[in-house]
Amino acid sequence: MKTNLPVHKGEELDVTIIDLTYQGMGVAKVDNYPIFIENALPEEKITVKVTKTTKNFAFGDVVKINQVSPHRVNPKGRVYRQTGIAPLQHLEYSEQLKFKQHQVAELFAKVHMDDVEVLPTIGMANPTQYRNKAQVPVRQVQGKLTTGFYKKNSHQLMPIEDYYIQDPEIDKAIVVVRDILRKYHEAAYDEFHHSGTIRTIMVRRGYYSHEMMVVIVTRTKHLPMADVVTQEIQAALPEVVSIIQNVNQKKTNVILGPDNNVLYGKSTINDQLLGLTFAISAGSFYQVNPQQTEKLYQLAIDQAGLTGNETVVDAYSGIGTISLTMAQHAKQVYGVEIVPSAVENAKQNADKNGIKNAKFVLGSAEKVMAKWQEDGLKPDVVVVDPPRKGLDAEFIKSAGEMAPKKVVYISCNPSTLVRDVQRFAEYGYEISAPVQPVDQFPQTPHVESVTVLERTEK
Ligand SMILES: C[S@@+](CC[C@H](N)C(=O)[O-])C[C@H]1O[C@@H](n2cnc3c(N)ncnc32)[C@H](O)[C@@H]1O
Repeated sequence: MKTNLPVHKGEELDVTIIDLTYQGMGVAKVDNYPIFIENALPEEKITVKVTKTTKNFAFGDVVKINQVSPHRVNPKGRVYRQTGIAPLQHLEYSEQLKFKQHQVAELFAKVHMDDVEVLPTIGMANPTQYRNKAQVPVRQVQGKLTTGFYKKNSHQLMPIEDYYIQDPEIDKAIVVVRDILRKYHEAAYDEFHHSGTIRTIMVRRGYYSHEMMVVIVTRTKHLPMADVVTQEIQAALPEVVSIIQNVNQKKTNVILGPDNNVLYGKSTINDQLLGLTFAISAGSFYQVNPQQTEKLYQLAIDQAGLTGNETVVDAYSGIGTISLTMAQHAKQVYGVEIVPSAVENAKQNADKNGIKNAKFVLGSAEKVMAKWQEDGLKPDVVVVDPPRKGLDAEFIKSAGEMAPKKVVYISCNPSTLVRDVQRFAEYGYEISAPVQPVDQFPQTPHVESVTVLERTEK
């Protein structure tokens, strides 16, 4: 059945932007029908060209901004917005922080939880050059091995050397490695034909330690000239303590493959957080904004209200960062994590820091939690820090039935946070303090927050 839409593809019209989506796109409405427009900010009046229509919404491109938002800034320009490196860079930072606070509040309000208070987002003094990790695709562009970033919703590589939100030492390292790969005529990966060698360059740098890891992700097991490439990277980048070849032979968007081959130095780098030292391997998750992570973890520790007598479960524990910081204030901590190298790192990290009251288990949080419940484990506090998809319903069931006094929820996706808070309510848990967003990802629309739930029923 053909529906009569209020706008048509190719049409140009004048609209006012009334909102921003969670992806940072401007929203205009024509007869209540939304048009999503990149690079358009609330309160702006623009001429938009409709590029795509669907039954429920349309997309459009800005033709002309007729009235500019007072909050529009333009530090880096078009490429940065287009690539998705910094899609919010055209919005003044103080407004970005408000946008994130508003987004969390709005999601709670949508499910009639208007009484949930959301505090102003904790931001950064310098909201650029914060990322401690880069994963940069390598492709052939105009006959040359090139590093850069994909244009949003495409696999078109835009050459970039200054990534704006990454540690500048990492940006420099990527150019150095790129030039060495060019010098030895390494072949860039060709996605279309699934040919060539070098797929991605990943660099991690410890914020405090300045230890650097370079990971060269290859399609093939063989990396031609591996010896000289390694030697030249070592010579050019004195901070490098680890060079790894990661082999990913699959035709996939997943960046890392299963096999790591240490070409030089260690298989991990060290960094510090809240005074503890952590070993981090190539495949392990580690928060990308170390300055904000310390604030985030401190908040979680404070919210947990530990006195030294508690049993704590840290679910989705990664390399044990939260578990080990909490272990210093608790009787016993149990961590569960699904990535084997991360669990290995977590155990190493407990030893490294002389912490004896933290135990780490490899497995899925939902299965391990169910087993712990069956075994009669009774945590006082459960801390969760899941990926964007949030918590599995089975996990919430086990956690609810274990009846901890508190659940501290660190979330990187407010939509799944709201869903999970509603599920916890079925087990008698209510939000007991204002939700605190912490800006882990300035210049992007991603929202991180800490929420504490307390048990209200027996
Ligand atoms: C947002 S990270 C948090 C890691 C850690 N808490 C930190 O702050 O560094 C989420 C972690 O959950 C792990 N993970 C993903 N799915 C999981 C599952 N079903 N069970 C257990 N861990 C999982 C990921 O490997 C990752 O280490």
